[in-house]
Amino acid sequence: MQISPSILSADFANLESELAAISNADWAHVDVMDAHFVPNLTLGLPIVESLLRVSPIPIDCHLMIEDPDRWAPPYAEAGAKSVTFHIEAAKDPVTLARDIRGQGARASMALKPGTAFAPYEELLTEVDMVLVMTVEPGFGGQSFMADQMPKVEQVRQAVRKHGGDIWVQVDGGVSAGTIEQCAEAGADVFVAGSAVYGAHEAASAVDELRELALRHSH
Ligand SMILES: O=C(CO)[C@@H](O)[C@H](O)COP(=O)(O)O
Ligand SMILES: [Co+2]
Repeated sequence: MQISPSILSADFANLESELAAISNADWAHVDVMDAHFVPNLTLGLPIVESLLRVSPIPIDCHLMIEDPDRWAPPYAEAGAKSVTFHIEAAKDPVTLARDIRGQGARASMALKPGTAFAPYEELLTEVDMVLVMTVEPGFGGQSFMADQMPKVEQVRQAVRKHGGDIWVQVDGGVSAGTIEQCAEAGADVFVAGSAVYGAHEAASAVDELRELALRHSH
């Protein structure tokens, strides 16, 4: 059970201290948006390189960008330990996942709420994590989509059948009120932005989320 706070809800003027505030988390989730794949723009490789220099924990890059085949491997090369691309945007996901792994990072594929998992199940041989989005990608602070839980169950079942160390991540609207159903459905990596950075104490929110997830894990 791993917690990955999204810095999208952090204070962008103070990212070093915002990362220090979640040093008890497993990962720092960095949302890269290009204003094309999603209708929002955040940050890119130069800022991720700076974050990598100061982050006390490994960085989990969630790339909501067009042409990840071209732009994703440099994030792994820079030192991000997990790099997630959207399957809807990837032209050649097998080569892309191999490029990411070749740089020493975990490769991960993300599915938007309207994207079914079944057509991509065969890619489990190539990836280390599947991210099931529980909001439409683009913004923090949106409402959790409980209707994605059957997809989480389906991915967990496929991962169990496949074997190996493949993680199932959920991202969007994850909070103390929604994390239990994610854990019960089979998720084991939980991204939370507003629930962590909107809390009185970010580190306590991380501990609370991990505790709730553990209590409802299989
Ligand atoms: O990828 C995204 C949004 O597209 C996320 O990582 C959000 O940043 C999560 O924020 P909350 O829904 O937890 O506030
Ligand atoms: Co994200």
